[in-house]
Amino acid sequence: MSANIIDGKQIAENVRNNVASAVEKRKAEGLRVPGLAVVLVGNDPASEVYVRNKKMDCEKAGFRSFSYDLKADTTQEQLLKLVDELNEKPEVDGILVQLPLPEHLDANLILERIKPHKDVDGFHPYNLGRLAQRLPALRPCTPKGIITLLESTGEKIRGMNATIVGASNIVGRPMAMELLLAGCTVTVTHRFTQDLPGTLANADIVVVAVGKPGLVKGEWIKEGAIVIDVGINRLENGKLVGDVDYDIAAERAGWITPVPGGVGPMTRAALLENTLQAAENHDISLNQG
Ligand SMILES: Nc1nc(=O)c2c([nH]1)NC[C@@H]1CN(c3ccc(C(=O)N[C@@H](CCC(=O)O)C(=O)O)cc3)C=[N+]21
Repeated sequence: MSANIIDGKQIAENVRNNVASAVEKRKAEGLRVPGLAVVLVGNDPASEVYVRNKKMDCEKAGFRSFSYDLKADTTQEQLLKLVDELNEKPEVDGILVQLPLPEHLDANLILERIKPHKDVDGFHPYNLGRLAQRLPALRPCTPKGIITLLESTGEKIRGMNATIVGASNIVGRPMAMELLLAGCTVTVTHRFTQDLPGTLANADIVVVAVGKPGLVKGEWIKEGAIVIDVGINRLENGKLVGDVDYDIAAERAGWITPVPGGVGPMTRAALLENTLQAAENHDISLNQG
């Protein structure tokens, strides 16, 4: 068997087009265009590329984007003050503080300072708590995008066994809550898991988000499984690969995401969806005074 490829790039483009149409409709109705503020601290080259892409996505979707490029030695107080200002700015619907932050800054404290209704990353405890209670508000972008990718296969996700490899705050844990909400029987594995191959043998859906090339062997994938690879690793030869041994996994899986061109583009598209959603909710709260 040879897996069907889940074309994240194409699916993300469809999502972006839908968002762009919704923005056009807002304009026709005389409503504001959504605004996203992107805050970058320091000059990590990978972060600079991501942030540039996000701004480009915003412009293409018809959003306004506001960028704040701060020096690496920005203090906690200065960053918190900026977040407070952005929280109060009516033309800013979404606030994204690019991670990772320099080590002297406390990321949790800063993310919690963002007003939950502007938290388009979905990282605020309010938004994570809502997801845990099956009342999602703004949902973390990568897991949200992965649900869209799973739906695109046309497979019936409800009732499937899903195994998530990696228990991070930004992917693994919210992914578990999304898959539970979608009706899967969910297993989360991590560095202390004793029998990863044994767990994967039973997995109809595998989501891998660790950041180690070759961590998941192709032979461990159940025949016909849906394999979602969140890893993005640059090898010494410059090649970009995920966490899954792609070639062998693709012989066994029913569906698989490529790297690049899988989860990454969907994460960006989900950010646009969240910013539009924030703007729509923002209209309501502005009207209510
Ligand atoms: N506050 C915050 N929110 C984030 O969502 C966030 C963050 N910080 N920090 C960094 C990670 C990483 N991330 C990616 C998004 C898109 C691609 C992406 O589009 N990748 C392309 C190309 C990759 C490449 O060429 O480098 C692909 O996979 O096809 C990758 C990685 C968002 N992150």
